[in-house]
Amino acid sequence: MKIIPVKNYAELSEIASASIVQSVKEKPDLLFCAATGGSPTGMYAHMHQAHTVDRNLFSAMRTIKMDEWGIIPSEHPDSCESYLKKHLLGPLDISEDRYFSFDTNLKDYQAECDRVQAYLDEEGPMDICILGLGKNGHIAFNEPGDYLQAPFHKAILAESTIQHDPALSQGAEPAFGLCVGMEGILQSKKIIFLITGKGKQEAYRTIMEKKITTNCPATFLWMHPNVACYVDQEAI
Ligand SMILES: O=C1O[C@H](COP(=O)(O)O)[C@@H](O)[C@H](O)[C@H]1O
Repeated sequence: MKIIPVKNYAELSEIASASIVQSVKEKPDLLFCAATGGSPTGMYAHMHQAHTVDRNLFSAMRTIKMDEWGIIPSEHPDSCESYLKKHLLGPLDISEDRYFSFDTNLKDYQAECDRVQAYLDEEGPMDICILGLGKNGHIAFNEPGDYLQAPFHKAILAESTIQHDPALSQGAEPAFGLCVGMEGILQSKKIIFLITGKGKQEAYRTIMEKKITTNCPATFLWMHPNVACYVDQEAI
């Protein structure tokens, strides 16, 4: 993992977007695993800007949804689905046939995870995987614990993850989500890891100890040969 310190969120968003634009120029139909949350929003806005300049840039890119809350319907404004429609799929004109997602409304969560995993087995590995950092060191919904899971799976969410978004406390108990597993993440050809904002300092310090532990799933990224980790000054 290469740590790339940047001044602030604006710089992080711009540099990360530029790296994706470069990759998509080299491989227009790349498979892009999209995270949600505050960390990638600015980066997606820069990608949108690039799309307004060159309408062909993202016309073949394929997108896979990284994770979804299982406790609110996908139509909910706070769902990952709604986020991606608003910040990525709509702005970049990603057509439905180039977007692959699990539908948490279907309730057969294992079948949905198996379906997305089968897609990844067939079409993968992912060319680019975007990751944010949870305050407790999680990546996607791979939460700290005794062990981590390899495939797409249903994940029980940590309290700090639920508190990240007040809408989630209105849902079912225990709160859970569906997400890509560690295998899908670590098999990605390139990972763009965004660490931004004050709430990430403790997890960032743990990562920088360079000890690989399931208590901080993000530490596994040290084992990947191509991770660009952009970290802004507030997170350090
Ligand atoms: O709970 C989550 O948090 C992380 C970080 O969120 P952010 O809003 O600080 O970017 C996110 O990357 C992850 O997918 C989600 O599970």
